[in-house]
Amino acid sequence: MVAELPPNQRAWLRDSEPLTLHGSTAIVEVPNDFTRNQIEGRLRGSLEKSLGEIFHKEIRIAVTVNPDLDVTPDPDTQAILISEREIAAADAAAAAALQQQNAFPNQSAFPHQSVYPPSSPGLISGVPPANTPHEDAPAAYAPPQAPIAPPPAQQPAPPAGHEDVRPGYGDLSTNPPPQVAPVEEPVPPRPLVPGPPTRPSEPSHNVLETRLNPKYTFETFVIGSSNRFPHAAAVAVSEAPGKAYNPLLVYGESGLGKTHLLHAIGHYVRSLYSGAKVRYVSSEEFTNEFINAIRDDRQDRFKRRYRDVDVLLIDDIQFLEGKTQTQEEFFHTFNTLHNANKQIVLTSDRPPKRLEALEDRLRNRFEWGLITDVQPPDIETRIAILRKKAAMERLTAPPDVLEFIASKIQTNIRELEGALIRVTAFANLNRQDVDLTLAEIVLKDLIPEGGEPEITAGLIIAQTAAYFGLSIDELTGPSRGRHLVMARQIAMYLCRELTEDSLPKIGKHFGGRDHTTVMYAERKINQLLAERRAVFNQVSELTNRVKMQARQG
Ligand SMILES: Nc1ncnc2c1ncn2[C@@H]1O[C@H](COP(=O)(O)OP(=O)(O)OP(=O)(O)O)[C@@H](O)[C@H]1O
Repeated sequence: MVAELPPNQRAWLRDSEPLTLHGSTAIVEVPNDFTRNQIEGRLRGSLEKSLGEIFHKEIRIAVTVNPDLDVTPDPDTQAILISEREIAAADAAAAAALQQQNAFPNQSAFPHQSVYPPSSPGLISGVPPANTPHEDAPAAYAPPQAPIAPPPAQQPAPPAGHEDVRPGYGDLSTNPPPQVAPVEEPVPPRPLVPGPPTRPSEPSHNVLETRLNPKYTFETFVIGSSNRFPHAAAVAVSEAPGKAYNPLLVYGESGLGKTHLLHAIGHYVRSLYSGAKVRYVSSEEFTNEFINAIRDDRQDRFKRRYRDVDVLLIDDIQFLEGKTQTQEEFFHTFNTLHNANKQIVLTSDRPPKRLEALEDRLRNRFEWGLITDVQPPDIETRIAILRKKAAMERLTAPPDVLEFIASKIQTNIRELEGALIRVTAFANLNRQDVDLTLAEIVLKDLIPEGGEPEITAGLIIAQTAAYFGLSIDELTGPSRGRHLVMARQIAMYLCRELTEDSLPKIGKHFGGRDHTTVMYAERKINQLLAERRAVFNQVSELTNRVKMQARQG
């Protein structure tokens, strides 16, 4: 296959190395951004097709930059450097050839025998990236004690949980040397500067400005088999922003830790690189801000806000679906950042392929980097998460209670944490110890027999309004009477706990309130549950009513 490529494309492959195969993602290392862009933009389709034929399954390529691979061209090679125009002409010819499906015949640059062997005994399996925890049973991220050697020249580590396949491209070694020296990437305008050595777990300064939740760090994130790969990828992009995988896209169902990982990346980057500009936003907020910018004729400010960052963390990109103008704006934001080698990290509830109402060109870009998913945690991870949560919030619960809760709530970590809070709050109010009997009583209300009925925000709002003797307009309107505010906060809390709606979406149900108001309500009610019996009873009773109503349809 390689022999049939034009010289410049051969150079791109010659200088790259297949690194790992994780599930259906093949990770390829290249020496610089230029090569990465070329492989992603021009060779990806053909390489994925060839690999798919070899492995008899769909394979995606994720390209990561390892500057150590960069080779200085020797004088002989320099002598045959061809001009940009010739490169472009060769590329056009190659593209035409690829279209005819001739560029990658059966002979492959990734021969089955030597590359990505399914279980090669001599290869290191599941090598954790630098600074990531050991492969033990679920454990929280343990930050290195020594100052972190910051990463510009550091090789982005492969996500753990896969096979190391460094031996090279097999048949490439027998190929004649490439005709073209690799073209150097342009120097990025403002490189990230390694900062003072702080521990990655330290919440960064200006968290308000970056809008990062100080509780969502790698240190508080529990690693298990369901999230080991996305966690490792998140650490890798934090250590080498714009170099490791760009974009990184993490997808998965609600409440499985995607937002937590985004925030953790933000904190870690800021602890490694002084002055790094990190911005976290949900795609709903991005949309709202964009609409407001048009309304107020402040598009320039909007553009600056999102294009002048080093790391852009965008949550829940599925909400961009169907919003043509916002997609257009985001497309340009994405391009500007990607061209400047700025890191983009995205989360979604589905893989990009299934974001059908998204423009092809955007979906296509989302597929450029590394795509990885979070799965529901296994029982050991759920127990470890509960233990960590209990320790962090100083909640006392014996191991058998934690195991019981973990066995009952299997698919959503937010619900898992909510259950722990309710059990301990109930015990606290009754001045009782937390034990199994008590946990069973509390969880009986929380988990109905025979599966979960679908609960909507509308149902919660209607039930809450009726329960407190209010009208729906009062509950969702602007009035800030004390009684009203409490009822509203309980309704918001229940929306967060019982539905999969995002914070901005819940805010919308309550007269277009900001997502931070919903966050505040959630925190406040969580706290009051343990302090005020009346609130605990109201929340429990309302939960029952809502669930009963949902079951009756
Ligand atoms: N591996 C984990 N370790 C510790 N806590 C976790 C882990 N995964 C999730 N959580 C916690 O579970 C809660 C829900 O996680 P998060 O909000 O990140 O989920 P999400 O996947 O973004 O959900 P959604 O799609 O609904 O926004 C958070 O409090 C988070 O800290």
